[in-house]
Amino acid sequence: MSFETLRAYEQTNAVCKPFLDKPSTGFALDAHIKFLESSLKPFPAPYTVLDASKTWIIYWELVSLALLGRLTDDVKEQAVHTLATFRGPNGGFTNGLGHKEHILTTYAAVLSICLCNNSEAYDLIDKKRLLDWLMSLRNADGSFRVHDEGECDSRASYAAVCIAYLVDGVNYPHLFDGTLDWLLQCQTYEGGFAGNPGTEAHGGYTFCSLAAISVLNGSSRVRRIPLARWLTQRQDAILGGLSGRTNKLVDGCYSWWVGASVNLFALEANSDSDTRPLIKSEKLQEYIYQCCQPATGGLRDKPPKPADLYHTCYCLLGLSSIAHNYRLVDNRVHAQNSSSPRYDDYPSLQPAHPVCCVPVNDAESMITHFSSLQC
Ligand SMILES: CC(C)=CCC/C(C)=C/CC/C(C)=C/COP(=O)(O)OP(=O)(O)O
Ligand SMILES: [Zn+2]
Repeated sequence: MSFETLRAYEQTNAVCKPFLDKPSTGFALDAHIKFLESSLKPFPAPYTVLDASKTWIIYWELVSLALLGRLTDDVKEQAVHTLATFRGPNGGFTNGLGHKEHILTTYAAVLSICLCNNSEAYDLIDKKRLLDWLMSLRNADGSFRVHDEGECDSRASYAAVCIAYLVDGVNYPHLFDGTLDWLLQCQTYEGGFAGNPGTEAHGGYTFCSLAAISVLNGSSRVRRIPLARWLTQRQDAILGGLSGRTNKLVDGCYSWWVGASVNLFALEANSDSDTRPLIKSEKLQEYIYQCCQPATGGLRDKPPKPADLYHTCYCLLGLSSIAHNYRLVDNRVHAQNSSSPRYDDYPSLQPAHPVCCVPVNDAESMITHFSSLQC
């Protein structure tokens, strides 16, 4: 560990420790609802620096409200109205006039449509054009580009797989030829997955790879022992929070990227010794409660940072991933409450689909809707 890394680690400990030593606050439901409702006016929240991320802002707002059971028809209507103006000429979505169709923008738009869970929203998608466009972003080795001439990484492959999964298009001819082999090559010597073969393992890319590998039925080909070790090492022994990579700092958003990876790992477990919990969920929950909930509502990376919509979304998804256990029945995900002792604090938090980052019910409704449509 370098001197700078050690200093950053010690500073983070020094800042977080007093928050963890305070009496536990529990889940600040009302403050989060207030934070989210104030971010709806105007809709979507106008962060000028995030002009190229408007569909992401819509997704973060919608999924946070949906997890809390507070997504109203009025907000869904505004989302559909806005997303209708973001449809691109080739079946993907843009961030508005002058922006290109982008696979991650499209992923955020498709998830937002899924969260609306009604036919008006589903009708924004032209399934055949969307799948044809995904096909146009496929590289010869089975990986994907984020847009024409754009960069290639496991986020793009995951987005393609997740979009196709939600519109019941995973079996579109040759769309995912080679994708599983390519993703498996992203597993590194450390055990986690990188954005591209030969680069550094990271929690975000590990989630992307495991989720896509699970949909493509390749989990038995993952090297599970180094993966389990790497996932376990993401939890800071003192703070309880999770980091994204070796020698880096804890951050609330990895409660989902790494937490959901742990759930995906458990989903594919095939023996009792394999199902031993890889992280201590009570300690993670305490990190989120004590360090990621500023008094203003919303959730954050770590103190003293302010809350933001990205961290609100992924901390809530992370809490949901702790609060539920998942199992596969006929290739569909089923969730049940886990025995997490403080689950009573947030009984209305919906179970999140470990691949699709939306409540399980919304994912299931969308798949059912699109499976009845011919391409
Ligand atoms: C579907 C989709 C878009 C998924 C995104 C997955 C994701 C979060 C990828 C992270 C990429 C990355 C290398 C971040 C490092 O940031 P950093 O150096 O600021 O953070 P760190 O110190 O915690 O590694
Ligand atoms: Zn973060």
